[in-house]
Amino acid sequence: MTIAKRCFSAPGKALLAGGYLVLDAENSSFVTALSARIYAITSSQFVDSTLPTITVLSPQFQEGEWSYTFCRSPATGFVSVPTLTPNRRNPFVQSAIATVINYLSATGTLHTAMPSLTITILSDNAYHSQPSDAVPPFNKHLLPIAAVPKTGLGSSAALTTSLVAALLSFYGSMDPVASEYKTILHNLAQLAHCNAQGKVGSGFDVACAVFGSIVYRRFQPSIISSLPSAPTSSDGEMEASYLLSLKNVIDADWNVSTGACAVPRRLRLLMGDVTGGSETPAMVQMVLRWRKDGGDSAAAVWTALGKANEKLIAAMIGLGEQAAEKPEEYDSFVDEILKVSAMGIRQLGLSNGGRTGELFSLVVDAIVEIRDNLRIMTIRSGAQIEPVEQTRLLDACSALPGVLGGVVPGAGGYDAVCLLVAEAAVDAIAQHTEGVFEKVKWLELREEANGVREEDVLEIEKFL
Ligand SMILES: Nc1ncnc2c1ncn2[C@@H]1O[C@H](COP(=O)(O)OP(=O)(O)OP(=O)(O)O)[C@@H](O)[C@H]1O
Ligand SMILES: C[C@@](O)(CCOP(=O)(O)O)CC(=O)O
Repeated sequence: MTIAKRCFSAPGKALLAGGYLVLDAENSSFVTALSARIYAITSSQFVDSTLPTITVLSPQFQEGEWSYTFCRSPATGFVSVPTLTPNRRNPFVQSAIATVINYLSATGTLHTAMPSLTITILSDNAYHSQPSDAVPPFNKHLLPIAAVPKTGLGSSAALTTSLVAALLSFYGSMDPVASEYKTILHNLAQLAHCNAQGKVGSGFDVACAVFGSIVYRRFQPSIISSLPSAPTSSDGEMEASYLLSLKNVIDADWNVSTGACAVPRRLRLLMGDVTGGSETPAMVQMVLRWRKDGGDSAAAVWTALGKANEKLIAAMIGLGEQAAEKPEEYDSFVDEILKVSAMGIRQLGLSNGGRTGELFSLVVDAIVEIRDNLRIMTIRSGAQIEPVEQTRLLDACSALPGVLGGVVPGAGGYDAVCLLVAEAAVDAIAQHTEGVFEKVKWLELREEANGVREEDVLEIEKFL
């Protein structure tokens, strides 16, 4: 019997506000989902086998094939997932499979007769550096995935989320993208992603892959660190206790905030690749050390940055409401900002009166305050969050008509810049290619607020 193919996809991310602060559960961050997605397509023939296999194919990369089998303990239900391709490692794939299958076993929803499954992964070109602008969709690389330079859009989070969704739908017979299952999907993907990375980050990338553009506040790290590691030798007591803890952790209330917050209509995110690259873990260590040792002055900067982040989030939510509730006032203000720079937009907003103008000037102010505090953190912590080259570029961008401002997203550094602009100003912005603009490449990417979703298989497979 052939089982119908299904396809699930999840988006990449840009953390516009909240880098570093989001590591504390009390701080809010603003993370936008991007049009770049990773797709997971399931296909299977039902063969009732005692040794089912899961094969994950990633045909865009050399050696992109990872196979696993299942060994299920009849006594405890614990499932180990030994690899059948021992010379290849993909910790995210292995962790997603082991986490989902054991959760389904722990909840009694894993069928005893498991069909083998093949999952094909496709990732949009924006996730990896491409040799030229003229590559076909889902371009193929001549190297293994780990050797292809990434662009920092959160490929591992989107991969893990789309895989977890595909596995839940196939082996758990649930609709993982239905709102009642999204929290389970989120918790499983966070756990699988953390285990594969070997650390507990804030999880904003996985939350965005699941829920889309959101105001995110994280879970307590102890939720994940309290779970014992999966047993590696067959010890019935440990297996049973692991499964019970796994079920309790996934079904618990993680208390994450994921309220929707998108870029309002007629505005756009413009992401610029600045071809550099930064070491996020090293920067996080430097910032946290400064925060810990820096006494009241570090605390004051931390608090001021938190307030500026909150201000941006509130103004973006307010603008979204204005765009829907006062469309005429909103549209005529957007027409005006096409002619002026960030500081001009601020002035216009203050003098023009009206709630829309006020909110636009708050957005400009908040971005300025976020950058001011990030630059102080850069100097005091030694971590190159907004290095001077990025300051020059962001200042030059903010002086162009139709630009509300720009930030270094996420951990910052030499990876990228992210501008908030009027949609109609994009072409004119891209005309600037000299001086500080020489190094920046504007990406074919935009915010798309959706998180994980099911796709039409035929629409995606036509590119294969
Ligand atoms: N298309 C894919 N096929 C198979 N594995 C993938 C794919 N995309 C990502 N991965 C897995 O994710 C790993 C990259 O994860 P990593 O956390 O280093 O990058 P990232 O999530 O893109 O980075 P960042 O957090 O900076 O945005 C790859 O080495 C591979 O294991
Ligand atoms: C520094 C940090 O707050 C954000 C890192 O973001 P990015 O990987 O640079 O997009 C770390 C985290 O939240 O896990």
